[in-house]
Amino acid sequence: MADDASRKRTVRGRKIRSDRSRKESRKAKKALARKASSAGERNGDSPLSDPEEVVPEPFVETDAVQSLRGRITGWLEADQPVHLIGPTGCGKTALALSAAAERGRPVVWLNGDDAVDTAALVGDHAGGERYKEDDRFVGGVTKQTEIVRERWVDNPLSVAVREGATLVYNEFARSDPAAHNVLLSVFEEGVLERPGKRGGDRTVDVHPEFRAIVTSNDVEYAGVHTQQDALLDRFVGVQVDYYDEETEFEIVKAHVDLPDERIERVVDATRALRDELAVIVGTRAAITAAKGVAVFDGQDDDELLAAVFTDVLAPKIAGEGADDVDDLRAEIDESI
Ligand SMILES: Nc1ncnc2c1ncn2[C@@H]1O[C@H](COP(=O)(O)OP(=O)(O)OP(=O)(O)O)[C@@H](O)[C@H]1O
Repeated sequence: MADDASRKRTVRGRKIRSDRSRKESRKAKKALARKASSAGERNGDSPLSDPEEVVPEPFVETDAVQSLRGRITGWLEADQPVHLIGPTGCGKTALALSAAAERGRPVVWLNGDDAVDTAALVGDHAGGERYKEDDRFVGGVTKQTEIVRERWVDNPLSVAVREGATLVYNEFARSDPAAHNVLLSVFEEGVLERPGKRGGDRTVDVHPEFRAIVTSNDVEYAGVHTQQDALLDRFVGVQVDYYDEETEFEIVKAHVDLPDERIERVVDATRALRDELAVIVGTRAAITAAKGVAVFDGQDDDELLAAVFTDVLAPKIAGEGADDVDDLRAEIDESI
């Protein structure tokens, strides 16, 4: 009788142990799944940024800047993905980040280039991860099973879609259009497919706060990779051009410590060269030229300006030979 009771207790005891052991193993599996889906975060390279962190510094807000940003945030509020199109160095990236920050949602940043494929956008298998499971069904006997589980890592688009972030996809036209097929169902059906992912969670439902801003250089938009019409149709296009003179002045002044009259000269020269030269002279060129003017002093102003702008713009004709740089210098001399 006593033997029976003790056997029962022992059996119950074993049962409890085996439940706990199963629970622990389930817990371990869950923890592993969590770890795998946030592998990026675990490595400290989460694609999510706080909105305050992405505000460009410095960021000038004239009427022109506010009006453009208002167009972007307005379209985002209407749940439309926005495509910013404009020439190199006109301020698209700064605007996109400022508009994204304004929404107050986390921001995911992506840079387009030839290497961006679907896996780079969505996610990929990142090798196997091993863990050991202990089975202690029989007292005193421990059985260890090694389980190898494939680790899946979500890439920026999956993270942005899942977390309801604002995706800022810079130079999106530089990526292979085939990589963007997954965006169609994101915008159309609110679902992201994760090709290559096995199991029931192959798709991710798009969070209602997910929004996207993509930027393209207008030349590349037309020329590098022609993106699918079906995708471009889903965006509203906001054309960004060089700012008015006052805004450009304020931008250069915010970046470079120079007296106002010297900044004015740099901005005047920038705008004259923009009209006269075949190469693109963006606001970035104006800022770089102003930095040069601040450093190389002691020459006659026009000569200094011409020399500085030649250096700033020469990379745009690099590879075309010294004669071309001389021609560029002559054209700059003439325009300033
Ligand atoms: N509102 C602004 N306030 C302060 N700086 C600005 C502002 N807009 C643009 N800039 C500056 O002008 C330069 C060009 O801007 P930005 O990089 O955003 O241009 P872009 O059009 O994205 O260029 P690209 O086509 O080469 O990527 C940068 O140095 C940026 O900091």
